[in-house]
Amino acid sequence: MIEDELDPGFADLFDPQDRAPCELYLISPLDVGGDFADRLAAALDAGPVAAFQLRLKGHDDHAIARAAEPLMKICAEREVAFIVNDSVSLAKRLGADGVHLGQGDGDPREARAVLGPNAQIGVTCHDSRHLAMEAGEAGADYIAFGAFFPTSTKETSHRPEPSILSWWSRLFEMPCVAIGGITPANAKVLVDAGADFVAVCNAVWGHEQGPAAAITEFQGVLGR
Ligand SMILES: Cc1ncc(COP(=O)(O)OP(=O)(O)O)c(N)n1
Ligand SMILES: Cc1nc(C(=O)O)sc1CCOP(=O)(O)O
Ligand SMILES: [Mg+2]
Repeated sequence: MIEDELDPGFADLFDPQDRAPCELYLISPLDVGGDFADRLAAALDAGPVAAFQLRLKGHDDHAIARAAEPLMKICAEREVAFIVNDSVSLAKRLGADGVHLGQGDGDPREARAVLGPNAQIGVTCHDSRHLAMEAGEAGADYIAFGAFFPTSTKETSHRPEPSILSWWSRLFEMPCVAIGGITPANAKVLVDAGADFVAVCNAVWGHEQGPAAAITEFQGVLGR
């Protein structure tokens, strides 16, 4: 398999330690009702966050669009990229900054044709170097590997090693995102391996002292 043929030793073009500091990429909970808008604002005001992904499941586009409106405003006011999960057409309708595509969510080339050159298009690549290179060739702006740790947010069936981040970041400039069960206590190994972003849901929204406290804790471990 091509993944095995391209193992360490093939090339060592970039040092992961020379990359820009790792940044936070927040994933929404499945329920963004109630006081979620205030919680999002508190999280974004607690420290730098690069992106927020609206990840709602089982709702029609109209309902998601209604939920998105105040959250997009909060992100725009703070210059945080607003990424829509799964749906290119919804990202287009909302004027979002980008879309995140799983392996079954559509082709990045088609997403680019619809969303234009400035859209941020991310692609899930599980634990696969092959999928990551395919996504790069298809014009993705970032690729995501995961799930690095057990997570209760989603059923997962892939468990990459942190070394996949080192492999990617030595060979390619395109950013890589690490996702899955990431907390302030376990993130450092992914940062040191070369993750450009850590994508986090439960460790932020489920933090017992609230999302702002979680953001502050993450800031302490994101430096290289
Ligand atoms: C940043 C990021 N990485 C991976 C995923 C997972 O996407 P997908 O495989 O399409 O699964 P769902 O999130 O749609 O359940 C993601 N959303 N974001
Ligand atoms: C949405 C998602 N995708 C994953 C993948 O492996 O592709 S893991 C995951 C859940 C991320 O949430 P938490 O930070 O709570 O584990
Ligand atoms: Mg998806």
